[in-house]
Amino acid sequence: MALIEARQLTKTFRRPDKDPGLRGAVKHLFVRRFTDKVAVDHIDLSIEAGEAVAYVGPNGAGKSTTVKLLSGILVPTSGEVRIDGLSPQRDRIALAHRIGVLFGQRTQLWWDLPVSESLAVLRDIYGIDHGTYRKRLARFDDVLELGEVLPVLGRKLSLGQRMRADLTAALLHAPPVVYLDEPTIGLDLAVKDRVREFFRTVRDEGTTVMLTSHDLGDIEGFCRRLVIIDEGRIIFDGDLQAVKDAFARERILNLETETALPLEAVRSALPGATVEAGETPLHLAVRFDRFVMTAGQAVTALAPLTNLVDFHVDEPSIEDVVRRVYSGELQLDAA
Ligand SMILES: Nc1ncnc2c1ncn2[C@@H]1O[C@H](COP(=O)(O)OP(=O)(O)OP(=O)(O)O)[C@@H](O)[C@H]1O
Repeated sequence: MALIEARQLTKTFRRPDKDPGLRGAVKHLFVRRFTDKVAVDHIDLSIEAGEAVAYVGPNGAGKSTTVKLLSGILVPTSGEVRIDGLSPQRDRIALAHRIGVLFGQRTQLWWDLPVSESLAVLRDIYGIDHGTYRKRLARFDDVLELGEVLPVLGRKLSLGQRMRADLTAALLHAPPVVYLDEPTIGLDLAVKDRVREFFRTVRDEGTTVMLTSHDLGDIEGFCRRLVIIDEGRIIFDGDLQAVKDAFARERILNLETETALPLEAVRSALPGATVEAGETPLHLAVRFDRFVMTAGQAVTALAPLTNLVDFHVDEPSIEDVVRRVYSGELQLDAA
């Protein structure tokens, strides 16, 4: 049996159907109507020990609900979950020691305690001895520069500090299974890099990681396997590199030029690329296949035409790839 096993996992939420305003609320007191929302719809998922899996999909697809079901925070409407053979609902206490969860949108730290005290409470809850605790904190400090964060009250933390502290809280007990739900949301690039490096260390130590993110950068170089969920159903489960090679080959070169360039001139300099006008005559965007040309080659080809004031290269987000999968523009056949 795989370390994480979900069979026909389903979660339906019942939502009150209220008309807007006070009148609607009063009417709802007498005539109660509800609609059912199937957030997770008969999902089968097996994750082996040591795997790092990216779990992606558009807003409202059912990612967080899946993570909550797999960690025992929510009870499934039907279907089954087994983590290391145990049920997250029935064997909650035993599994609490084996699972770490980070929700980027929510903190598990105590609002009115300094981070150091929140972590000390978790140390006692998990029964971590003082020597091990000190060693682990030193390690978190190495990668996440935790020292400056420890004396700060939960409610006074900046987002970057909060995320570093929450990561520590989620991993303090060295769980073999870790769920990371939007772990870098809102972080600046420097902190993101540090946090991503930390994920790689955790993965390399053999931890099983399921990572949910809209940011392709979190997934890139970290997860080999990609699972795409849409409207509660898994529509793809396969190799991330294969998806990237097939679909994320497009790059967008955004240029600002000193003088306005006729789009036709740019098209002739870059055959095979798609050239689009930008927000002003001095801005334009060139879409190209990164396997056909590099951004450097594109810039070099345009250099004789005008002076470039500025440029940057964008890559499609995983959300973009996923959106194009839904529109039928991209076909994935490995579900
Ligand atoms: N407690 C709840 N009560 C009612 N509906 C809910 C609840 N939690 C989630 N939902 C609904 O279930 C669906 C899936 O939500 P979920 O949060 O799992 O999506 P998600 O893929 O994590 O989205 P996002 O990327 O926006 O975080 C959504 O339609 C959401 O509105």
